[in-house]
Amino acid sequence: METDWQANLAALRRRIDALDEQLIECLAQRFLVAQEIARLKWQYNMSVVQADRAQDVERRYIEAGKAHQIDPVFMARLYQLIHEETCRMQAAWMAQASQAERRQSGVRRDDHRHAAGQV
Ligand SMILES: O=C(O)C(=O)C[C@]1(C(=O)O)C=C[C@@H](O)C=C1
Repeated sequence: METDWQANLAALRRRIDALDEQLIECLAQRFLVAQEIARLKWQYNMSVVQADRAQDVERRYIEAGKAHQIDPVFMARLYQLIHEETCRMQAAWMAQASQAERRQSGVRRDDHRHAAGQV
């Protein structure tokens, strides 16, 4: 039979699981926004890593964490991990966009050659 403390523990674990789900949902949304940023970076030839901006965001994580008594070292590590994955994804998306562009311009070149009767 489940005792009171066991029922309590199970209820708390359900809350943790629900909060983790929200955390993951937030992360997924953040990565989607990062994908939109990647498109702009690609269009306007910006580098993936924007050191000043990353420093500002890290500071914001640390300050926001402090307001909730969360260890600043943990907050810095958390942001570094998220930032690293964001940059990895942005670089992959941008490489893909460049590859697609190269393929397309290749097709366009072929079309010109066809039109000129060179192929
Ligand atoms: O602000 C941007 O340019 C982003 O792409 C977001 C982000 C981040 O994940 O916080 C990612 C890469 C940059 O180095 C800085 C910040």
